[in-house]
Amino acid sequence: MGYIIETTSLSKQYGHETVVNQVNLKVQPGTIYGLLGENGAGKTTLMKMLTTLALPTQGAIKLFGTTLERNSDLMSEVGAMIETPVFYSSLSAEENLMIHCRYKKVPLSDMKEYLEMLGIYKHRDKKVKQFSLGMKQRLGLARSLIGNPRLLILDEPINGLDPSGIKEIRELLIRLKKERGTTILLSSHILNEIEHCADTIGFMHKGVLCKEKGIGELQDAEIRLYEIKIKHLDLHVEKLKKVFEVVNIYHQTVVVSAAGLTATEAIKRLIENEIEMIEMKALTESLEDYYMTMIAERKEGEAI
Ligand SMILES: Nc1ncnc2c1ncn2[C@@H]1O[C@H](COP(=O)(O)OP(=O)(O)OP(=O)(O)O)[C@@H](O)[C@H]1O
Repeated sequence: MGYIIETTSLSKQYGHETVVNQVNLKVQPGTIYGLLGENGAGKTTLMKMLTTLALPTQGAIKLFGTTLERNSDLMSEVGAMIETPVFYSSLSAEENLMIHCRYKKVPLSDMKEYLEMLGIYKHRDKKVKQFSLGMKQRLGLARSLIGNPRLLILDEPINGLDPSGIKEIRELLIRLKKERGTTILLSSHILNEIEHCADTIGFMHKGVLCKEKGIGELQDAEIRLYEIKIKHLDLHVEKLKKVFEVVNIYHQTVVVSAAGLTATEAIKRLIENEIEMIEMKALTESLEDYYMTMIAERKEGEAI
């Protein structure tokens, strides 16, 4: 099957400012794609274009392999929560969802499942104006799930939730992907919020999708150095420098670059050179460091 979302050179300009710049986004079916970027990176604008809430200045969007046009029927297959969800505040949670069920042409009986799924069934009769930010966020998510959409587009879905709520929503998204095959595009400006559920992370900076990485690839890329404690280090310094890219030497320890070097290969080189090791540690760079470095390196933004 082709991509669920595919954009080609997608751009949006407000006045003279290009806030989404030549974005080529590709989201595979049944995956969770996390769009990560600082405030103002263009995430919301990109999502608005994907849900026909904003018109592109340039470029094309395909959803489920079909070109997206205004008033497209494709939107019936999409559930979305863009920016802070808005409700009729004098109506109850359930009444708000009823309106959405009618709009989506799905039976009212569907509401219960989603209110339960988001843990707010017991609050269904409460007026939305009495809801906390986190409860509104849950209600917004419940509304986006009505009609069991094939594609969910969620702008900062974790915003306003407490730590246990964050975990719960992450698990819910993973469950929707696994059990229903739902494809999910979500955004955040906090890496930690999405790295535990996304399969792919797209780094957005100043309107540009700078880099796209599979989560496995990011985790593999985490090991930067090996710290190896060596017996009689003084005797082996020259040899170590020949067989490794040595970054630092202190006490009994040598720090070597892990670029292109697996732990097995490092150990093999030590054995072949008769260098006795006491212990070896892989030093990692967190995804957060990776993200910050990437942003610093791409001040003006550069497309992938
Ligand atoms: N309707 C609009 N008119 C003019 N400028 C806009 C409009 N909407 C957004 N912008 C500008 O576009 C840029 C990108 O905004 P956007 O909301 O897409 O970013 P974001 O990545 O979602 O940020 P955040 O994490 O703060 O929500 C910002 O500079 C913003 O001021």
